[in-house]
Amino acid sequence: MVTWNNLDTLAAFSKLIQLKDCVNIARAMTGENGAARVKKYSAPMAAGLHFNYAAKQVNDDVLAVLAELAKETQAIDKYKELLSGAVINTGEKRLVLHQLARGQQCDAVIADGVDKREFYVSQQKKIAAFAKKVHAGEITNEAGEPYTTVVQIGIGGSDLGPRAIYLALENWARVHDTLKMEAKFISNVDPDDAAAVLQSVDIAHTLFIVVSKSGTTLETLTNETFVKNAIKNAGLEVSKHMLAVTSETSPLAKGADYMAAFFMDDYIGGRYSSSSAVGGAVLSLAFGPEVFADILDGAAETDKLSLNENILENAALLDALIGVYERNVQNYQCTAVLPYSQALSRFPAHLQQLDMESNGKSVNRRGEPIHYATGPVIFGEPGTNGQHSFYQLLHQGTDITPLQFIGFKNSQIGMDVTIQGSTSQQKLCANVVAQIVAFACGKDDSDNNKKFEGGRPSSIIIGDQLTPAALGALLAHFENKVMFQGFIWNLNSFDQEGVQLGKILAKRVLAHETDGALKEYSDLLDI
Ligand SMILES: O=P(O)(O)OC[C@H]1O[C@H](O)[C@H](O)[C@@H](O)[C@@H]1O
Repeated sequence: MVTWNNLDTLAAFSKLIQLKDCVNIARAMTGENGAARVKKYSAPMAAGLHFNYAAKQVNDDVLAVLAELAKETQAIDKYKELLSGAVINTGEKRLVLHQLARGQQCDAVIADGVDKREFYVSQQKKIAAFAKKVHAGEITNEAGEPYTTVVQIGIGGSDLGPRAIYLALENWARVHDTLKMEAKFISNVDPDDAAAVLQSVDIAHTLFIVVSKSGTTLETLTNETFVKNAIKNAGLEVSKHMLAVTSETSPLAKGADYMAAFFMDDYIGGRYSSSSAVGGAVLSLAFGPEVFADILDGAAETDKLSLNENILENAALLDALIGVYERNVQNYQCTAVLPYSQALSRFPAHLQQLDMESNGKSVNRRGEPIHYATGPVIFGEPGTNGQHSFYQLLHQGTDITPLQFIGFKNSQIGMDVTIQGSTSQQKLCANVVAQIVAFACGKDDSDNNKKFEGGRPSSIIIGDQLTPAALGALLAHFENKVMFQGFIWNLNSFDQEGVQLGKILAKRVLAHETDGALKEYSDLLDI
């Protein structure tokens, strides 16, 4: 049996507080010490990736107490409970089964009389068969012509993860001759979003997937109607151009106009749903089902590694624990995600939802207020672009922001140019190396304006190349990190009540049931 306790009641946490500022990163990372740390402080991840935390503000003492914290919070036991079908999502009284969509790590989970692994796999198989028929020209449009484009209509978890993954692998797929269909995404209720995408595709050769777990999200339903109108106005049949991904109990599941429908369920939260039909449909159509299966394999390997009790061999848990040390002992408020990979351009946006919607909470699992900091603010941009934008504040601003770098030895496309003795890929990698050391060690200068304090912690995830399996491993690493942090903070990381109030007020505004500030702002915007 696991027990759930607030962080500030734990013996290991009291010990950890004593270790505040015990590591001077600049000193630790300078000279031979630094070289030794880079070699030593590295944990293996799935798909050949590595989590290097040499430039984090930790030493063996901190790591030892973090191991105690993992034990005291029963982080691995809680993960095992989650995997075996416990009601971990206490707020909504739901199981949490996204890992099950990519592999069986524990005994079978039977819920509502159904073997859930069986259910998720059967949906993946249905999607694979459908995608293959589309690719083979066996499923065609009204004129018997093949589809060339797929457009996902969804928002939040029904958009961000699948979009980030598509963009991450689009070039890889092109090079490996497995880009079967171009994918586009409509998410915003801003009419310009749907209009711009519709103007950029040939509707006659496009499949639109309406993706909404609940089937009630206003933005998505609005965009569905927007697209249906466009299909009809083009003289085409909706049932030849639209499919749905939803849960079997949602209003969308009853839709008569879809050429096919694929299902997930309430046990897979939106921001964790890329591994389900939510990601599976668009990604299998775009890249082929084999590529989607490779993504799931990388994620499943991460899920397995995340079971390791030894925190030094469990990168997701270690990353989570270091994050707690930074947030609750060092009092850092943000984390920047900085992939040195253009392909990961939308990955920080996905992590924003994953992390901030999961752990942006002020009450514990029992609904009681807690008195310690929880999830950090997440933001990020690919390097080197970020260097020419917000790195100034990261280097010399008054706040310290922990940094999560991601870098790959090889590019995806392989085209390159040598200028001044180095390739672009070498320049990219040189920049991430330089940044880690610049942030950690800083630089003294008699001119304060040019002085770098250093002491700015970072870690880097390193891989050979951003492949489907590596991406799956990355995706699951962060999902599991967020899950472990939720366990340590004693949060329910799987509901999101904080998004409701705005939706309710927006409805009131649209119904003109407003007064006070709501009315004044409504008038300002001519609603
Ligand atoms: O997939 P849907 O049910 O349409 O939900 C889409 C999104 O909207 C909600 O408001 C939540 O904030 C998200 O967690 C969710 O991913």
